[in-house]
Amino acid sequence: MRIAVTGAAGRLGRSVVDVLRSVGHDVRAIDRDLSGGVEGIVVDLRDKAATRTALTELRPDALVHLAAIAVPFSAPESEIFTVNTSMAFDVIEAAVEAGATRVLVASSPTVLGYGPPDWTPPRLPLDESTPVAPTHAYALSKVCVEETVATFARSVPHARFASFRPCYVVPPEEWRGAPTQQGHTILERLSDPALAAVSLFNYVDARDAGEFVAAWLEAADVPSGARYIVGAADALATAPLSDLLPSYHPGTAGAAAALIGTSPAFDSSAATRDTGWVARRSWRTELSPDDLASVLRGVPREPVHVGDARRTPTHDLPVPALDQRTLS
Ligand SMILES: NC(=O)C1=CN([C@@H]2O[C@H](COP(=O)(O)OP(=O)(O)OC[C@H]3O[C@@H](n4cnc5c(N)ncnc54)[C@H](O)[C@@H]3O)[C@@H](O)[C@H]2O)C=CC1
Ligand SMILES: O=C(O)[C@H]1OC(=O)[C@H](O)[C@@H](O)[C@@H]1O
Repeated sequence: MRIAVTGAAGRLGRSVVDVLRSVGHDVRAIDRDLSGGVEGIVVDLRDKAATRTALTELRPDALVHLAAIAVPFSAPESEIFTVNTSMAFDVIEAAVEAGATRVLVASSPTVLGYGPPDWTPPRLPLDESTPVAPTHAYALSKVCVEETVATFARSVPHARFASFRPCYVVPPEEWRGAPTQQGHTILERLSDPALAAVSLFNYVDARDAGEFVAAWLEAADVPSGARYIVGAADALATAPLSDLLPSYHPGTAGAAAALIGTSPAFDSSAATRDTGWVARRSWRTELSPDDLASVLRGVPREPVHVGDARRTPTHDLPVPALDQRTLS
């Protein structure tokens, strides 16, 4: 299959490209910045004409659209909303016009609105039936992207469309100590629960997310227009979420009782049901033996209330200024 992957040079895109190429697909990487070494073509996808030209020339069988402003509050709210929504529409439209019959687009778990301190989920784990409730422009843009995908699914019945909500993406180098999207390391995220609490301790290895992409593209019969949560099979935490979550999100006190042992707050079973995919990697399998031992030896620090985290730094690195729920 000839597959156009946008955002191919990003922390998720690099693994998606690697996985798709490793199973024999003809992958055409697209990004506005390929200086990191990914082989592909440079296009600024905010430029509608350039986008159309590139996809017309590529004539892909499938599109995987990952390019976006990927971090909440990393640009002005109106810019995040406008760029993410219009870029998704234009890229999908151009790919369909160029002949693509499989289209998979990155959304985000943040559509579920777990930002504010009083957030109270209807139940845990969260799944695709949990109502969306965006609380900022990034999450709202992803709700619109999911609706855009569903609209194309209805209006282009000969093609298959889906959106997926990858949990906090961890590419291979971040298991070895490279800074994560928020600037701190995975070891810091594991040893200071306040850091991962803002995303309900969710995560997914980038290669596992890449394998979901491959599984969805190759699945013989998937429903069109669906949304999928794609997360690890456990939580990014050393203690059960039934104990941890209520300390940071008091509104979860009742629902979190269901999350015993290593259970994550996000249920990825719809992705498994429809594609056969399962997340194969965990922080327990990917950290080096020394790092794993140090995390498991560590005594978790005192919880810091999410709303206070920006004013009460709990580690020596710069506080992750873009971690949206510390700003809400
Ligand atoms: N990293 C995470 O934890 C999560 C990411 N996502 C979504 O997954 C997707 C990928 O995220 P990441 O790889 O983490 O982001 P990233 O920021 O590492 O990569 C995004 C890539 O898109 C490219 N890009 C951005 N604007 C572009 C434009 N106008 N034209 C062409 N290329 C452009 C960037 O150059 C970059 O290589 C995004 O849609 C993001 O919203 C969703 C949930 C979690
Ligand atoms: O909260 C989440 O699930 C994550 O979702 C995302 O889309 C963001 O890129 C990341 O900053 C969040 O941590």
